[in-house]
Amino acid sequence: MSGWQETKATALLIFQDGTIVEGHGLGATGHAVGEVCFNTAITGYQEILTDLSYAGQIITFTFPHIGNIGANAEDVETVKMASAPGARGCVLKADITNPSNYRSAEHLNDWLKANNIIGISGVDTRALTAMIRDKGFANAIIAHNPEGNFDIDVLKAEAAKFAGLENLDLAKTVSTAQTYKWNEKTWQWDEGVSALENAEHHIVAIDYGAKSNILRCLVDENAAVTVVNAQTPAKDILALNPDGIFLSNGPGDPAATGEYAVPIIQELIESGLPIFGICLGHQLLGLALGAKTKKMHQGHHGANHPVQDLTTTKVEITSMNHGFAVDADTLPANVTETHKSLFDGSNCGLMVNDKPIFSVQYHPEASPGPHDSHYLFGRFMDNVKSHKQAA
Ligand SMILES: NC(=O)CC[C@H](N)C(=O)O
Repeated sequence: MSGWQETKATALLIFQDGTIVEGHGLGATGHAVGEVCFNTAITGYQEILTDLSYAGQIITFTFPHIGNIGANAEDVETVKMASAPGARGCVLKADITNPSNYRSAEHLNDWLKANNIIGISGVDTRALTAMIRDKGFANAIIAHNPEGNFDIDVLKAEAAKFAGLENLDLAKTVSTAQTYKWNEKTWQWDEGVSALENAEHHIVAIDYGAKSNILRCLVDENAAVTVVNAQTPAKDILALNPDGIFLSNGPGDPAATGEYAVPIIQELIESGLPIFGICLGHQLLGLALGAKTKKMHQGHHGANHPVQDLTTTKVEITSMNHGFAVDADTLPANVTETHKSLFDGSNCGLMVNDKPIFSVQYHPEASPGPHDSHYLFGRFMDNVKSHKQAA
């Protein structure tokens, strides 16, 4: 195909190798480039689509029926102060049906449109997933035009310009511009979300693209949270008088983000304060301790990933979303690998032997996913309490 084409398709996914996938357009119109990854979770599509860690990515859902519970305002993982959106597009098997759920406030198609996310349905997502599994991450452009008019050459040229996520620092593009306070607890049945009034502890969270439910889980542990921009100097963070530091999840290549994040984290390590990191925060902590990170073949994106806690041999089923990983072979002598993926043996956790500092590659806050790993927030708060007592 070349030049302007009139197709029956109202959306296209064009890969950098020239492969064109046709389908039905959803959500926003226009086009967007990104790395295509697949997510195997069967629930929680709205949380996944609003996780800022997906900035720069187009998500293929392996579960065929996406949208059947609609969309609501509570299941949004993008914090209100975030400065840019998350996923650039989504790829679905079945067309979206009418929502059937008591929490639904709107049709997913309208929600996608309002949130400027382009979608394509009617795609053989099984074949697409097998392709990514075999060949690794692939970059593509997703395009939606209700009239079915696409300039294939222009779209291919746009797709070719995207160099992929490696070496790309996206955390600074999504991080909050202003410092803000967070006191909202996790969602409860029949109550929704409520605020914590008198917090016992104070956590400063460095925002690389934080998910709301992480902040809520910290508040559930009786902590008030102050969220700061990713480039806030360590001395300004320490001036806020935190009892502990949290390093958030986020998009892009940790090595690229590390340019500013690593020196800040190194200074915070020296302060002796308890530190807890999740996902990108884990990778950045690894870099700050002297380890290296690497790009994975297809990454881990789903809600059913088994992880072993090497300190107890217990297995947790975890929620995951990452395309980079800490190379366990590069961990320095004073750092212990604490968790491992049972799918591919990749590193999933670390701790500093002589300091109250640890982190995990997966998502204990779930949203979506199992709650097996929620105990990690308690472990962090135990470190905070012991550190305060010792002071
Ligand atoms: N969820 C995250 O924090 C993702 C971390 C990083 N951007 C990766 O893809 O590996």
